[in-house]
Amino acid sequence: MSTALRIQKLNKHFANGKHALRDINLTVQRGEMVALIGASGSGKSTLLRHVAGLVVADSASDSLIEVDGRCVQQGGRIHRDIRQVRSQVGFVFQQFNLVDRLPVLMNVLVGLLHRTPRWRGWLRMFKPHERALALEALARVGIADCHAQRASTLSGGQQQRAAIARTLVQGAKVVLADEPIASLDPESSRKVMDILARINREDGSTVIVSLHQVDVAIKYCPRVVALHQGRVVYDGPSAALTPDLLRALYGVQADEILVGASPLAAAPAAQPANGWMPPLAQVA
Ligand SMILES: Nc1ncnc2c1ncn2[C@@H]1O[C@H](COP(=O)(O)OP(=O)(O)OP(=O)(O)O)[C@@H](O)[C@H]1O
Repeated sequence: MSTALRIQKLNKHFANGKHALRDINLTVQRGEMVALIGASGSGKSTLLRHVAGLVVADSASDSLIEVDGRCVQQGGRIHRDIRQVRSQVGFVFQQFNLVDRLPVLMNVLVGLLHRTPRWRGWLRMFKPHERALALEALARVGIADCHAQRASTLSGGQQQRAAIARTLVQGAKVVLADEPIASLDPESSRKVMDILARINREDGSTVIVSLHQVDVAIKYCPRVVALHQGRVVYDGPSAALTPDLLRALYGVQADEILVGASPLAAAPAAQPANGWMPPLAQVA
């Protein structure tokens, strides 16, 4: 088994002095599906954005972030080959990040820009086989019939599925999904989570998804990393995350992530790509 993500000694202070990430050490193996949970403000988005190289860690530190053995950033400096690393990392945002006025197909083709000559990208000149690839990705997420519509005309759930299709054409080995279901209804949320689980299972992609709801994390992800005030307070099997343990880890904040059984939690859980279960490791 090889390592998809390695984070060492990651600390982040924002300009306003907020210490958002505290000594994060985390390793994720290829093919894992990992949930990142924690109350609002615990650092989930900040952590994922560091992995994508969108935010830099504290300077003059020993921090290191690698994806698939390639350096994203070290000691608070983004690596000079970041474009190459980014081409391996798909990012799914809570608010979809599609270009509203462009057709869905064109939005998905954006995933190919990293391996398309710039002039072709600017002119939006994609080849027939590239369009076929995008259509295939849209079919996989169940919205091929919407390919010609403007992105703004899709429902939130459909837009999120288009955003996932974009990571499929990108050929991302690692998919980072930052609260992808936070603004969706339960049915759309289920479809989006099912698709992420399928990508993990069928393509062997590593999926790291931040979630507010612990029940959804337990249903879909064999491994959970829990953050509290910028620290990893739990890293282990989701099955071991009992309400009592969550209350011990989070105190009164546990109620924020301990939602009752949602419709998403009722269906059978998806199987992970590699069935890997990390050892239970609690960090004080
Ligand atoms: N650009 C910024 N400048 C200053 N503080 C920031 C900035 N971005 C995030 N923070 C702070 O860092 C902390 C972690 O924020 P982050 O968005 O990572 O949390 P989160 O767990 O993703 O929260 P949510 O679930 O509400 O999205 C919060 O206290 C937040 O206010």
